[in-house]
Amino acid sequence: MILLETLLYIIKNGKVLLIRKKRGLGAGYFNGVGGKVEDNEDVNNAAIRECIEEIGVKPRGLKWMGLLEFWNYDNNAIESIHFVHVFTASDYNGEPRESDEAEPLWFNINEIPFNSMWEDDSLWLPLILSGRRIYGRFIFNKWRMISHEVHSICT
Ligand SMILES: CNc1ncnc2c1ncn2[C@@H]1O[C@H](COP(=O)(O)OP(=O)(O)OP(=O)(O)O)[C@@H](O)[C@H]1O
Repeated sequence: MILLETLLYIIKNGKVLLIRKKRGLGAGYFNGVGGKVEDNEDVNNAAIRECIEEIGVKPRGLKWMGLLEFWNYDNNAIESIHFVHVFTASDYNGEPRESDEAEPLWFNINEIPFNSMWEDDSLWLPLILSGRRIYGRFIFNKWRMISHEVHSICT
């Protein structure tokens, strides 16, 4: 299964808006807002749509910050490969609200709750929050990370 997905981080007044995911892949973890790109949808619009669906705000000032690949093995078989386009946004319209998918919470940029996030996040999210564009590839077995590579992209 190959999946195209988005992640979006709204950064404003020195804080970043995360969600506590309430269901599906990564339930219980903090993450950016995001999800699967739909057929015939571009990744930019998918990032905006997921943000509206999950926390009820329309992000503004979107910036493409990079691409992540998550390869998840089940021993020798590939279970899924996720291609994830990552964006930041500098502003938004509306007020963040909880939905059945997500609870929004603001964190100081230097107080991100990495202990309650996917294992890979601490390897690349600080780069993005400091304005760097990245490419990363992370290999998992049954969703435990077994190897990784992260590169800054010069633009
Ligand atoms: C393995 N390490 C990881 N580190 C950081 N983020 C990760 C991740 N693995 C998946 N993600 C993100 O988690 C969201 C899941 O979204 P997910 O609930 O599956 O999608 P969507 O909202 O479309 O779901 P429904 O099918 O509608 O329930 C999606 O943004 C995806 O990029």
